[in-house]
Amino acid sequence: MRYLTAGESHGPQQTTIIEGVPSQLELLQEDINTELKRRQGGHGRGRRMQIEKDTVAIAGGVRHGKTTGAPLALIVENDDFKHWTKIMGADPLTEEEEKEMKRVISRPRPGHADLNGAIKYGHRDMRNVLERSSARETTARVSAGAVAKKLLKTLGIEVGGQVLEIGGIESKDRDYTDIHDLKERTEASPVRCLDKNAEKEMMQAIDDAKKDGDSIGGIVQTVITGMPAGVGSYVHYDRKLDAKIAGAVMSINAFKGVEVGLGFEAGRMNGSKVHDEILWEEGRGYYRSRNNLGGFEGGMTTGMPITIQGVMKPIPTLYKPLRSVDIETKEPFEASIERSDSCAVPAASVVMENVIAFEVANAILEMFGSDRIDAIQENIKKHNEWARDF
Ligand SMILES: Cc1cc2nc3c(=O)[nH]c(=O)nc-3n(C[C@H](O)[C@H](O)[C@H](O)COP(=O)(O)O)c2cc1C
Ligand SMILES: C=C(O[C@@H]1CC(C(=O)O)=C[C@@H](OP(=O)(O)O)[C@H]1O)C(=O)O
Repeated sequence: MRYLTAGESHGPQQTTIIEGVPSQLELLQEDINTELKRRQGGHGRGRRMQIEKDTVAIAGGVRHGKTTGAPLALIVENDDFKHWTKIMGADPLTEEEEKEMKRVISRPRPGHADLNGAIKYGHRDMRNVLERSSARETTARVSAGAVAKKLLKTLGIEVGGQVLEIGGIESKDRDYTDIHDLKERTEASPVRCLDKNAEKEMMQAIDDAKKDGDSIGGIVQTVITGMPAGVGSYVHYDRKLDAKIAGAVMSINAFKGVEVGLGFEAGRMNGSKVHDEILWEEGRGYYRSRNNLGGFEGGMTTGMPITIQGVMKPIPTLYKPLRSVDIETKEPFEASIERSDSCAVPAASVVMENVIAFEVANAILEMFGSDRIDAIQENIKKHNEWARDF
């Protein structure tokens, strides 16, 4: 599977095209809408999220609730476009309109893509950069991820996640009995966190940052259960699944780091404390004594749960301005902004689940076939039976 996204933040719509989705997969608009709604939530979001009610229109590749094998076309309208039709329209402006409407952005925000994007593409109006570099695009990525999640679910593979840290406040309760328990409890939390005490403190920290005109970031975790062993490969660098996942996570707006399992902590520990012992049991097959390595050895899945952490920096658009330079006058300026999220860590945790789901689903299709969902189910079943007694 591969996918492309197109669309600007305040343009008419976000478009996703996914090629290579197997046929006969049951897929409803509701499956995608559930993920889109999750992505819009979380304490700390700005006023834009009150304008948008993200819902998908499936415009290709699905008939009567089942995929056909043709490319999927997924469209999410930007409701805010109605306020931006002239500024963001594709038609050229009349001279009159140009005078009235043209609000050129010449003041780059530190931490956003504005200045580098303007230099790269030669835009003196940085709206041409910010419109596409905006995390509004994660709507399209989550649409693709939702299809991947549905595919994985059909194969008995579940994806969930939690917020581990916001603004330096750590969740102390990271334990859950199974992934359904994790999902249920994080869905009920405004910051997608299991620790009720930390949840309160996180919300307070977000409110404090907002009051102060500032922003905060955090650390989120994605968990995937039900993976067969041996997905991915060790034979070539660009076939390692953990590397593909790391790339996908790093491509989310504002993500600055990614860890698999213990991650950076592993560099501070002895090997005997890090590596997970291999055990075998009749009926269960091979398993590990613990899961420090987050479900990966040699770029391939071990069959243990996949655990990935990602770190999101604080949102760059600040009410409290940082120093920057107007590219027209070269004068320093103090930014004034209309609106922004003060913290989007809970939303970003949903984005991370979805971009990882896509990479994992793709690796599954590479290994187990990609035409019909029932054939893939059968192949996985056979592989699991074979691997159990290998
Ligand atoms: C869900 C989500 C919401 C975001 N909301 C904002 C926002 O309201 N304002 C902002 O300046 N940046 C926001 N960002 C972050 C920027 O999009 C990001 O910092 C920017 O694209 C520059 O890319 P980089 O931080 O990866 O270098 C958001 C990111 C995510 C994942
Ligand atoms: C629109 C979304 O996020 C946006 C991401 C974003 C940015 O600069 O990345 C800036 C803000 O947009 P605006 O300037 O229109 O308020 C966020 O609201 C979304 O998540 O759907």
